[in-house]
Amino acid sequence: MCLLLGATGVGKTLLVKRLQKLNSRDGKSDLGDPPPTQPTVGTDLTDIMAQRKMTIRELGGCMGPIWSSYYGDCRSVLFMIDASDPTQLSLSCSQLLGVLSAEQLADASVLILFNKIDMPCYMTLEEMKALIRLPDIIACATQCITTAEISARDGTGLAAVLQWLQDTHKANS
Ligand SMILES: Nc1nc2c(ncn2[C@@H]2O[C@H](COP(=O)(O)OP(=O)(O)OP(=O)(O)O)[C@@H](O)[C@H]2O)c(=O)[nH]1
Ligand SMILES: [Mg+2]
Repeated sequence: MCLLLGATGVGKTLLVKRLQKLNSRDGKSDLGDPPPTQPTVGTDLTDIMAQRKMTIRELGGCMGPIWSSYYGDCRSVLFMIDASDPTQLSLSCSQLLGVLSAEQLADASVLILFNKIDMPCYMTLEEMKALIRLPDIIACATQCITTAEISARDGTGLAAVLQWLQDTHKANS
């Protein structure tokens, strides 16, 4: 089981829909227009069939206070941050630290996704590293952490996310 976490509106639901589309498009390169999404109140389970079945559990941002009750059967975490919204960054950073310090997730593989890089004036990975001291966070964490800049809207970086999911799933099974 892979958990998909991140504050409200960072783009988790759109990411899952795009990954499903990317995985099933039979060689077609165009992902098409982004589908509409609704805020996730509760949790959504999505199966992605790539070589073998992978299940992604999105926990809505509004569920933040009880995310930890879902950590039990989790081997990997996608943690999403909205790179276009500086006002949400401190919340995202404290949520990320909470996730990384959770005992049940100590051995999980973690992919931190900086989403919405199609937006003008998004914060680059370099800026993000300085703003939230990402190298220190990674150095102090027990988990194997990878980072990626993506746009769930236009599809940038999503093939690498799918590859990470497949590799992590293979390593954990
Ligand atoms: N420009 C842009 N908009 C995006 C991107 N990803 C998501 N959005 C938009 O952001 C809004 C929120 O997206 P959701 O996927 O519903 O966000 P969420 O993280 O699932 O939110 P909760 O379920 O409330 O926790 C929607 O209008 C999406 O179309 C992106 O990469 N670029
Ligand atoms: Mg959602």
